[in-house]
Amino acid sequence: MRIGRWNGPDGIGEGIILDDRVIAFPDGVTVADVLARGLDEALRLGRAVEAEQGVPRDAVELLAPLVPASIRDFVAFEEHVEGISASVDGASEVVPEWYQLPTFYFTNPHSVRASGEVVDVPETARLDFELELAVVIGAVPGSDGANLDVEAAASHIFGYTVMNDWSARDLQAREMKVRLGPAKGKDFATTLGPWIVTADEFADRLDGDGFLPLHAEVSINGERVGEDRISNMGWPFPELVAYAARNSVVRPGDVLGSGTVGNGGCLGELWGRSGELSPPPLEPGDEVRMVIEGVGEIVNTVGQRVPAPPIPAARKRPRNR
Ligand SMILES: NC(=O)N[C@@H](O)C(=O)O
Repeated sequence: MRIGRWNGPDGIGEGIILDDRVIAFPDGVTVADVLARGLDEALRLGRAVEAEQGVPRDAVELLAPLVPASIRDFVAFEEHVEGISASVDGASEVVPEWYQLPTFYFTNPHSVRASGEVVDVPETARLDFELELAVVIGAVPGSDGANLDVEAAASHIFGYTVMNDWSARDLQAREMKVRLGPAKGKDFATTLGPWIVTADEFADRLDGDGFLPLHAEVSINGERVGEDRISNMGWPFPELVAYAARNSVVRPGDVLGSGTVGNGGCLGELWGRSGELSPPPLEPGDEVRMVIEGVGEIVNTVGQRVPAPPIPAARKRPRNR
């Protein structure tokens, strides 16, 4: 089932998205509500309305499918790390620590963009996209989402959505030299969409090790620049969720990105491999299109570079105690 949000003739609607129409959940129930009730209840509510007339698809504009509670973004594709480390850090290497556990950073749930939006960006000379598959966490009756084992973590996966982790590589490289982040190189925009496909739809697509062999591709202005299989991750999603919950908690509405796929899942990987800015960084007006098999397609146009108010450099201060 495809679950999402839209802006239509009656304002914002939240419910199920069929090929020809959208149908709101009953009684004003929202996507956040069904995430908080769990997958079984969401499917029950969706099936209860799916014969209704709803609103024609072409009469609505899809919004991002949820307002995330949080966004964790992993770095689970080894091939991506090989390329991007050269581009961001100057040396191509996969450090031994990458293999030990899946690593992530937190990005900004307030900067989520929908497919179809024009995405304004910071002042950057190295704008990039990152093609990812993300999972959305739903409630599981009897679970508080804390310190989950892998099996329990799997049951918290409500569904999947396509993610573009927009990245300003020059800003990112500067801040990571300070041994923190990424933050401002990333937190201006993350596209999620076009909807959430519920996890039951992928149960028979999992391979013997729990990976999803879905084809993923990205093109710029109609030209394909990258393609990979989601099953090339180092860890399947339930292990990412278990790591996120380790000595902590995952909650309904949390989004966990896979990390950028390999084989051209971002420009930075290609720049790192070739030592050249080819294909060139994204520019205003460029169209970025991402498709993940069985999940959907997101398309955005790069907007303007937005100047930000200046902040002075650190002042050298006496270390008075
Ligand atoms: N999430 C993710 O894969 N991104 C980083 O590796 C990166 O900034 O390239």
